[in-house]
Amino acid sequence: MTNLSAAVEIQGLQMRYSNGHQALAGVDLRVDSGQLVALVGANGAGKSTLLRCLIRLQEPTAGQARIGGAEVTGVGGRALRRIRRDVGFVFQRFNLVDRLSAFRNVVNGAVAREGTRCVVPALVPSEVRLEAMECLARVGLADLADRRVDRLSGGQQQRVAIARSLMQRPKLILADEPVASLDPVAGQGVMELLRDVATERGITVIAALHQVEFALEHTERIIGLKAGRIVLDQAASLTSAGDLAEFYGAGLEHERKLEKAS
Ligand SMILES: Nc1ncnc2c1ncn2[C@@H]1O[C@H](COP(=O)(O)OP(=O)(O)OP(=O)(O)O)[C@@H](O)[C@H]1O
Repeated sequence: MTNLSAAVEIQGLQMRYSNGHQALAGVDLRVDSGQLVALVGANGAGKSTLLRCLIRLQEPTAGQARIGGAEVTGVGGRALRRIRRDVGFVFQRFNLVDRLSAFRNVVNGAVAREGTRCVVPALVPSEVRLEAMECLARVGLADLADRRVDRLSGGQQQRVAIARSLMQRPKLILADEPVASLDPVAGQGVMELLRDVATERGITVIAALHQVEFALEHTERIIGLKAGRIVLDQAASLTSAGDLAEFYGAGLEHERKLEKAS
């Protein structure tokens, strides 16, 4: 874990939930700066757990992680907050504040950097307002800046979430099934946007995706997880949809087990 050019370095990461379930069984991974990576795997493979453990939204039970060369595991709250400032998180269900406008949600992305004055409209500095409008324009929503986000479509809400994470000026975006709630056309648009903004700004992206075709089309590296282990790691250009089908076969088995157990 010595090379500082890596955006993400993970060694021996394990996660055992309190019910005894081992969701990550020792993950080693290195992602270079600016890389676009898809995490694929059936339901329950450990994709969300890996993303969450990487920034300690969940506390891993063993192993080490670094982001941009900085130790994530084992550090105190202040160091962790500093690291998280550079990490945008895009979720399946957008995680926006429903009753606020698109603009105010995007401004919220600057809170870690600019402080809580960004939460009070009258106190938001003019350069922050300008940057928020630029971020909204970049995702194609400048004309809907004043609309409450719960009155936007799912695709538009995910664009707001991307604009909010751009407002953080992130070095890394972790996206947990960013298009799972969207129809195929909106999903395609959001994946294109995520890929394009990341490429323009040199942002590293790790996205958990169920849509194999999006993973192959919009990312450059495919990481396959099965039962908490990496079982495939190769260039998207060398991967076919057939290579990934086996992951989803296992998913069906997992669903059947859950059905039996319930
Ligand atoms: N809080 C929890 N307590 C106990 N077990 C959990 C918890 N969260 C997740 N798990 C289990 O850990 C395993 C990995 O879950 P995780 O959500 O990381 O998988 P995933 O690959 O993201 O799945 P999906 O595609 O369904 O989102 C699953 O078996 C899941 O049931």
